[in-house]
Amino acid sequence: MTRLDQIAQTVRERLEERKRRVPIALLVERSHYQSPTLPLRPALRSEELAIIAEIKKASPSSGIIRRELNVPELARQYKWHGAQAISVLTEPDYFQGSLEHLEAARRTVDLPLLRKDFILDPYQVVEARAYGADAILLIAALLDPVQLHELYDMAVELGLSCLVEVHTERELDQLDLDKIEILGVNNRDLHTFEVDVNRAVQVLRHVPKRIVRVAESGLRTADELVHLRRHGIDAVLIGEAFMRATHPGEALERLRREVRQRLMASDTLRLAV
Ligand SMILES: O=P(O)(O)OC[C@@H](O)[C@@H](O)c1c[nH]c2ccccc12
Repeated sequence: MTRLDQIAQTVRERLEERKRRVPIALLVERSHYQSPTLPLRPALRSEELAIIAEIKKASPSSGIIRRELNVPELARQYKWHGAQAISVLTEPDYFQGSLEHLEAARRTVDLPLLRKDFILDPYQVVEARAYGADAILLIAALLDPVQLHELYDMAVELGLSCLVEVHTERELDQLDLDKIEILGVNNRDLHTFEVDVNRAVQVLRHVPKRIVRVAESGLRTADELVHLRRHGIDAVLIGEAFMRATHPGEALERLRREVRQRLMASDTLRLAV
């Protein structure tokens, strides 16, 4: 059994328990369920390389990443220092996330919020909406294409955006790209946890321009981000590099500034020749 299969199995077990405890009828009565959502796509198609900053306490590949997780404080910092969107881990067993983290971020900031979890069931889509998410992650490695498109349609109907995550060109070929607006490539193989930071460029090379392209995982340096931007990537998803910083907001701002300066310098150089 791969790491991903193992995670999926735990997620399924937890899900059955929650469905019994909190029926859908209760979820849809939560106030967030009625509030409007913020669209993710325009936030990620900004002038500069957009950053989706992640709130994540632990991960199966790294163990504990940040001991004290003050979610409102982190969300505030991310917004203040220029993140275009925030991703919140809600998976409890492997990432020590929770739906309460998502809700705490929702109460604090008006940036688009992505529920980062292993979504396999319509119940989780309703749950995401009920706890204040604006978007969900749909992982192609976890779902067959029919299932993925069903969850996608349902999410859209509830007013949620979807970030569809692939890891290989094969997974990409199985998707109906006419429908998809935001496509991410996880640089980390979820079966083995190996990271290749150039993967996103490779896999997203041929997707239509209309689709917003996101590179995910293992990103740390301005060098990497400048390279991604030059190869047509619209946004990056960064967790661990910020979560390990004493002040994640400042770490984000420093990275943004460096990327902007480097890109500007190379533009000036090009114009001068
Ligand atoms: O912390 P990193 O290496 O910067 O990665 C963030 C994000 O890409 C990663 O958390 C992630 C991407 N896809 C996922 C799917 C499930 C769980 C986690 C993820």
